[in-house]
Amino acid sequence: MKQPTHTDPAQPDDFSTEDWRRLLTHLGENADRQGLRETPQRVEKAWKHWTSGYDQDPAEILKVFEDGAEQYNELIVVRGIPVYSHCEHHLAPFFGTATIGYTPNGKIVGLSKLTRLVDCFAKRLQVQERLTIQIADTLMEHVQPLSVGVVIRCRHMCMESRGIRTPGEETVTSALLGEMRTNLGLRNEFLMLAREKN
Ligand SMILES: Nc1nc2c(ncn2[C@@H]2O[C@H](COP(=O)(O)OP(=O)(O)OP(=O)(O)O)[C@@H](O)[C@H]2O)c(=O)[nH]1
Ligand SMILES: [Zn+2]
Repeated sequence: MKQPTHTDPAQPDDFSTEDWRRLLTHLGENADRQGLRETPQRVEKAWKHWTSGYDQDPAEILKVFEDGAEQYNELIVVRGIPVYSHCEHHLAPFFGTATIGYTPNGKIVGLSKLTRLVDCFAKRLQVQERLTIQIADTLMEHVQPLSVGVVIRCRHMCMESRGIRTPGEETVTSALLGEMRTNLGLRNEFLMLAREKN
């Protein structure tokens, strides 16, 4: 199912590039100087990209294959998946990597779809905890594997460049579903593989 979007239909979106121009002026800049003249259009385009996940349907991304999965019920792990998101509190970037693992139950997904799934939820205004659980829940819902594990490690610019100012600090979140909750061996195998690379 498509996640709730950022647009409330009761309130038409009348935001325009003029509003980015006003922001530049508000920040004390001369919005007409050469270097800034095209900035409102650029920023508009950039934010469309950074929030493009609202228009993506995870169900469409997670096309499953039943061929090739019959014999395989071990862990499938993809590590080092890039995460580029923005925190919903400050609109500041947070970025890092994700590891996703699952044990199939007769269905597998194309490996690239795991990266697309991360991007679909990362390209929204987020908190890292929600991002982590959305990825795990969606994989569980659409692929119905025996277990799912997601570990995300990110640096948050709202903490590094302002506020508490803790450069290099890393936030780690995890979501473990299905057999990973009860099977200690499986959980440890996944967490060990997740630790090795990212
Ligand atoms: N749990 C969680 N918190 C986050 C995330 N990204 C940013 N934050 C935190 O969101 C909080 C917002 O706190 P507020 O007190 O409302 O805002 P603030 O005055 O700007 O807070 P400071 O960052 O402490 O200056 C801060 O503690 C941030 O560190 C995230 O992904 N998950
Ligand atoms: Zn923040």
